[in-house]
Amino acid sequence: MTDIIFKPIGIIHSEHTVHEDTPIQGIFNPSRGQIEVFKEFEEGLRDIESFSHLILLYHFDRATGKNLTQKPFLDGEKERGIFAIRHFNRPNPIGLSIVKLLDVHDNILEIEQVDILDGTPLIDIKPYVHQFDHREEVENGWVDNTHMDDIGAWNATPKGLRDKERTNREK
Ligand SMILES: C[S@@+](CC[C@H](N)C(=O)[O-])C[C@H]1O[C@@H](n2cnc3c(N)ncnc32)[C@H](O)[C@@H]1O
Repeated sequence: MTDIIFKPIGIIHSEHTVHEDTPIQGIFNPSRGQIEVFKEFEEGLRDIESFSHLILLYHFDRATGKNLTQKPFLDGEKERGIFAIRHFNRPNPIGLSIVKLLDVHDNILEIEQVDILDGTPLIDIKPYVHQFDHREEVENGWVDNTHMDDIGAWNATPKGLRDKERTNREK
């Protein structure tokens, strides 16, 4: 197999500079950011403003390893297969986030629900389309056993989850 080489189409700007304080998923987290699409790709943004959500594919450029198993943030007990979790330390360090699109001006997209580190290279943008991307009946594997609401996972950061675990242990 030949190697695959991608050229970034832009950069994702966010308020997150360290893993510890970055949300583990963006959904329900109000964290805002900006996508700077390089000028040479600006024409490709035509019509994007009519979508409320975007799918971003990006390079986990600050991954710290390429593992085949890893402990997920939400279930620190057990190592799980990397293709059954969303951890950034993967053989191909590609991230996927669904973000809310707030505004578009020229080559800049204002976004919300960002779980991405500042300066992350953007590989692609696709519109989120309910008719294509929503499924009614799904099974969520190990995630269903994590009691996401109890641990506040919707808004969690790795540091927040760790602090919560420590507090629970001390009780
Ligand atoms: C659990 S991953 C989920 C990311 C994405 N929603 C997904 O499912 O692929 C979220 C974590 O990725 C990490 N992350 C974000 N941007 C990154 C980057 N450029 N390089 C490495 N890790 C990054 C942050 O630590 C963040 O808490």
